[in-house]
Amino acid sequence: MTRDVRAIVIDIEGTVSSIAFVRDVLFPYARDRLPGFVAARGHTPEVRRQLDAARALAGEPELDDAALVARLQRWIDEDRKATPLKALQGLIWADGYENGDLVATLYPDAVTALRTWHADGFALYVYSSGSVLAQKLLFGHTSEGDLQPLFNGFFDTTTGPKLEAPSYEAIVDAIGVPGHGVLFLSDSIGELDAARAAGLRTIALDRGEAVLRSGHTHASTDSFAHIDARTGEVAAV
Ligand SMILES: CSCCC(=O)C(=O)COP(=O)(O)O
Ligand SMILES: [Mg+2]
Repeated sequence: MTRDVRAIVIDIEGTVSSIAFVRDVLFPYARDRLPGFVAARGHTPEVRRQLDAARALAGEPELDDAALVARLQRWIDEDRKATPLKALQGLIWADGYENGDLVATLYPDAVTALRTWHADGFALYVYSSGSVLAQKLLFGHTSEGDLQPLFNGFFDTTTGPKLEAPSYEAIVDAIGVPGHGVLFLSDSIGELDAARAAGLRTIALDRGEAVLRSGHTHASTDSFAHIDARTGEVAAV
């Protein structure tokens, strides 16, 4: 039985894109436009469904739209990974990518490695707290062009929270590759712990933007260039 890696699952924020791009560009873009977006599109079934889901999550089904918008903006400030908020952010970012306000910037080493790994036959997947729509938009509108064709699939928190092992078990099931054949890359030690508990291989990306939780036992690197995709290990540099 081969023990080689066959599929690679990547996180976005802090892994292929900077934390600053998400925190300082994407989040404020959605936060600023949320009131106008809800006023203009809050009556549509898709947006109404997400607003109602946010009310349910808040435990306040009677919140009016203005109070709900304020609550959602607070959740953005708190970096809450709430699924309805993430769905609404994705819908707002769609306008921004389409009208040219937004262009995703990715770490160059990540773009190079993803292209190489795809050409080498690895199956590539994304697992992010951002909605699947937001993920497709981001990879579809990068400064390096449309990178969506590199990926075999996208997973978000509708599969499960990123800090819980069953989410990774569900992803492995969906991919159809045993856990030891799947490599997960993330800047979050909590996510890597959950993935490892589900049997995946793990590498921590330490981009220097944030301090990774100390005392972890995951292999770690500051660049995709140092990752041996076949073995799932960090190459000696
Ligand atoms: C799809 S880009 C926006 C990512 C996002 O909304 C977020 O909260 C970052 O989460 P990640 O799981 O990619 O660290
Ligand atoms: Mg991350």
